[in-house]
Amino acid sequence: MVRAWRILQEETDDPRDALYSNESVSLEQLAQVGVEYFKFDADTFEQNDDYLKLKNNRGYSYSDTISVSRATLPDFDAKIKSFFEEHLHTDDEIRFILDGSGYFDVRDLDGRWIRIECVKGDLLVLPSGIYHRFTLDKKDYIKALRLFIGVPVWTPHNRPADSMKERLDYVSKYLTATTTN
Ligand SMILES: CSCCC(=O)C(=O)O
Ligand SMILES: [Fe+2]
Repeated sequence: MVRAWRILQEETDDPRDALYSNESVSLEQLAQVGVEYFKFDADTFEQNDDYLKLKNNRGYSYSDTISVSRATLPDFDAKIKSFFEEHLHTDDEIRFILDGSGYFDVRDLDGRWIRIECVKGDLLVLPSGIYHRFTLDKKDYIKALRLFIGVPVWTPHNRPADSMKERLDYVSKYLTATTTN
């Protein structure tokens, strides 16, 4: 089970601090902000029918791997800094963790941070338009498969990007969903 919690206090000098809180966040709460979570065996996923079905049904036609560590990622310091700047994308951000671990932080609909701890075997889908950021943890290493529909666009749009179409679409989709139930 993926672990997620609300960040109650952000004061820290090191983004890799866990910032644990006892306000845990469930998969249902993640779904309410449009974040999807799946689990697959990271050593056998390429032969896993459920994984292949997900990939085919969603048209995840592109994949590559990214290995985030000082030794393996060119321009490490700049990349780490930009991953941790709050931003959104015009497409879903889909990551399947092959090794290592790290934190994806997403803003909930009230603007509060939710921290999602990702470890080997976790597949996370962040919807287009959601404000988010990423940091390594103190193990300083994560390796992930990056999936994409079609030709990948990795461009981050740093906050504020409130008038972008994808942001407006995201807000209307998920705010409506929570206020009409
Ligand atoms: C776990 S993948 C590393 C981070 C990343 O690719 C991103 O934030 O776009
Ligand atoms: Fe991103």
